[in-house]
Amino acid sequence: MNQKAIIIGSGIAGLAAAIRLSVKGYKVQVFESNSYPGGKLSEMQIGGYRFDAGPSLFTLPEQVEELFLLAGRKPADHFQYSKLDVACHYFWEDGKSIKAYGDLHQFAEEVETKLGEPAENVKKALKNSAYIYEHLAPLFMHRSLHQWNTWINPTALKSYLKMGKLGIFTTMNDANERLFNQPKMVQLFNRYATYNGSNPYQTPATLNIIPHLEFNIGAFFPKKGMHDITQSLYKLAVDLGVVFHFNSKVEEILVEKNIAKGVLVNNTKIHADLIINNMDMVNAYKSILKNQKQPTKLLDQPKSSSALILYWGIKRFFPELGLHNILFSEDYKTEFDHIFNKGSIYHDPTVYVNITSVCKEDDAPNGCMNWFTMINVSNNQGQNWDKLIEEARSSIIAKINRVLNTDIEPLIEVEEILEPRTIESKTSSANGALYGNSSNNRYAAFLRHANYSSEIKNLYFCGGSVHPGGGIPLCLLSAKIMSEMIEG
Ligand SMILES: Cc1cc2nc3c(=O)[nH]c(=O)nc-3n(C[C@H](O)[C@H](O)[C@H](O)COP(=O)(O)OP(=O)(O)OC[C@H]3O[C@@H](n4cnc5c(N)ncnc54)[C@H](O)[C@@H]3O)c2cc1C
Repeated sequence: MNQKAIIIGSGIAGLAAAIRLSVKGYKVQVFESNSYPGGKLSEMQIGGYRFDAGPSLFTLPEQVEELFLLAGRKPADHFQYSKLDVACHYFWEDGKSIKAYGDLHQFAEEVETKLGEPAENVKKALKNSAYIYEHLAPLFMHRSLHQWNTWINPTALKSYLKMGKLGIFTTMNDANERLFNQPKMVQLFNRYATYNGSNPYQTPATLNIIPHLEFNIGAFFPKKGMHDITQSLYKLAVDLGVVFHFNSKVEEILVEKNIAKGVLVNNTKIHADLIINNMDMVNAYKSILKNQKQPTKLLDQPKSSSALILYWGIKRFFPELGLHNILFSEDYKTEFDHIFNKGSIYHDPTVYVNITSVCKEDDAPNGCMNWFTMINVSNNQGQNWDKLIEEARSSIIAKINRVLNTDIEPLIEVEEILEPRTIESKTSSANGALYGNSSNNRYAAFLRHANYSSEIKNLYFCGGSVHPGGGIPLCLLSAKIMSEMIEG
């Protein structure tokens, strides 16, 4: 085949799209404005510490493996990972803490012993989560919502009949309050709304699909760190003959008579038969598609939350901490009110600490730890971030000191900060949102951009800002859905 494809952006979905189209026989070129691949899924080195810069939680690893299989490679020869025995360590200010064991029975027992929540309730909640997954994943995760054959088939019909049971008409918080007796368990399960940047007090209970991924299927860690997802897929793409152009920002998608013809990069026109956009959809319409018809309704949808991350080299070892740790706020509802309604930062935030050196010792010097310390914050609405970040840093430190009974500030050896403005400038995400549009509204899935343009022929979309949504597994699926629409 002599057909050419151009991919704009080498985020995780851009890499997956490059591999899929290359396997189909296209000659693929990727244009990336950064000097490195991976977009949000990148890494950084600060002194003796290595950090995964963005995503830290890895679920559905088979989505990565599928790309190696597709290319005729044995996945384990190129990308290794292992299942976590403990998905997360949870801490509260009253001294209570639990481990979310990967083994469901062990987790349910831990919850009953430490929090007084009947083990049966945990099992029921995860059964409910599996039920939602079984009925919704085939429709909402694996197929385009914008093609008729998605909606007219027996699987879809079965799901319509179950809509009430799938939680579409109630909020995640209300559903969790019905499932659990203990407020701490409601809080723990409400946290899953943040996995796609949503608010558990607004988002429909269908998002209770997420715990199924972490508990029933499992949470994983790549042997060489999260960044190895990017690195191994990048290497595979290069091996397949994909040509990458770094420091090459696409300035315009060239369109003639409603057909995408190529891109403009460094004042040079480059032609191709297919154009795949992996850049954030909202910013793409505002910049490289600014002369084309704008899907205003989709562009105006509220965005998901963003994050403030403090990358800290900590010169002490904390044996009570694992790979993923959550130090919960005392007032979760007020915290979310600040994130989604006030655009400010609550003085008692939920602090997430990801420490890859627990699994990968060489990520920190001996006796030290690499803390990726993150809180969820509003997306960028032009707030006074310098002031908010200064206050939030103090609140985060105070929270850690209270919960872990320590004095963390003198232990911080190196520090870098990532926040909504820099997330936007580094990866071009609209408002620095982590997951594109939020899922706070029950119709959100239908208000994401399709994986193709209905106005411009030969223009396709993949990535966290389009269907089926943000997060590594969904981004990989977006590339799959997109490539299945393309002949070859
Ligand atoms: C702090 C943080 C924590 C997260 N945690 C998790 C997690 O634990 N688990 C999880 O699954 N997900 C997580 N996510 C979300 C996940 O990282 C994203 O959903 C996913 O990586 C987005 O991939 P993407 O393919 O949409 O591309 P992006 O990563 O958004 O990359 C887009 C690429 O396009 C390039 N680009 C943009 N404009 C142009 C242009 N004009 N020309 C050329 N190139 C251009 C950018 O430079 C960038 O490289 C997190 C995200 C962040 C930021």
